[in-house]
Amino acid sequence: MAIEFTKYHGLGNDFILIDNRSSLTPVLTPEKAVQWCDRHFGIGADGVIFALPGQNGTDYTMRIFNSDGSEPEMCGNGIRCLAVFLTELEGINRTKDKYSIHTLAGVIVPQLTDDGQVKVDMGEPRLLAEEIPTNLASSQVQVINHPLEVAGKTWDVTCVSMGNPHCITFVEDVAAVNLESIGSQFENHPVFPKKTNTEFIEVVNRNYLKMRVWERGAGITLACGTGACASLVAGVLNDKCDRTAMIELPGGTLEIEWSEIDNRIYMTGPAQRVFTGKY
Ligand SMILES: N[C@@H](CCC[C@H](N)C(=O)O)C(=O)O
Repeated sequence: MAIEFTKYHGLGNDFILIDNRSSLTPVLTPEKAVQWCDRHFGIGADGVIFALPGQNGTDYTMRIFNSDGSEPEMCGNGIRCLAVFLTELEGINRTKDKYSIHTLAGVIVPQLTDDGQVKVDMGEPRLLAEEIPTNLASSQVQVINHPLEVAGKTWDVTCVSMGNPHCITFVEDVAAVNLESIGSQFENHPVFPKKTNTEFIEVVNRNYLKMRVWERGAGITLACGTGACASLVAGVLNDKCDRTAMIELPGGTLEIEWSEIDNRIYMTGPAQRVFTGKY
């Protein structure tokens, strides 16, 4: 049976969106999602996102499968794409739309802005080792600028959860990092029982960071929204940046704020429909 889909991207982090509002069970298995995401034998994407009915009083539920079929708790670029997708499905006033979306990382609230971007309340960052999770420190301790051996080298890492795990390293020159060879060694390091996303950050100034990312379950991508949020938090914890900064990724730039008022992270960026089809 052919299934309708819409392809979106957020700064080149691309997703296949499926209208799954009639059931809480995704219409694709993880194995099928792997095949759909294949860039040579399928549609091609970093993941598949399902728009499901709400739960516990929320408007909708988001589930996502990475391109390797694993299921992450959250996806920042993906939830902006989902917000625009829902607006198009429901046919309602773009700039007034504010959705509560149930995810495995908690309730996330995206809102479309007047200039066509999406601003997302990403919730509070989680910093304790047991919340990442990582066994780099004891469970109730934060992992900030902590040595980690990877590929024969010691890296000073900071760990932040945005619902999903992130391991952040500050470097002099982000372009010089050999992501292809070290990315998967960070992802699969035994100190991360649920694996990890890995971000390398170059500080241009206190309000501008450059980032490259290796994503758990997807490898190198052009952008990662949760990764940008986690990196801003790591920058503040290491006194390398202010609480609001632009984060430049290979696919474009996100604005990230860690509010002093409510301790929540706000991410603003674009989401772009590419094409629709049946597969
Ligand atoms: N690209 C996403 C993150 C997707 C999930 C990630 N690969 C994981 O397994 O945690 C984003 O924009 O946040």
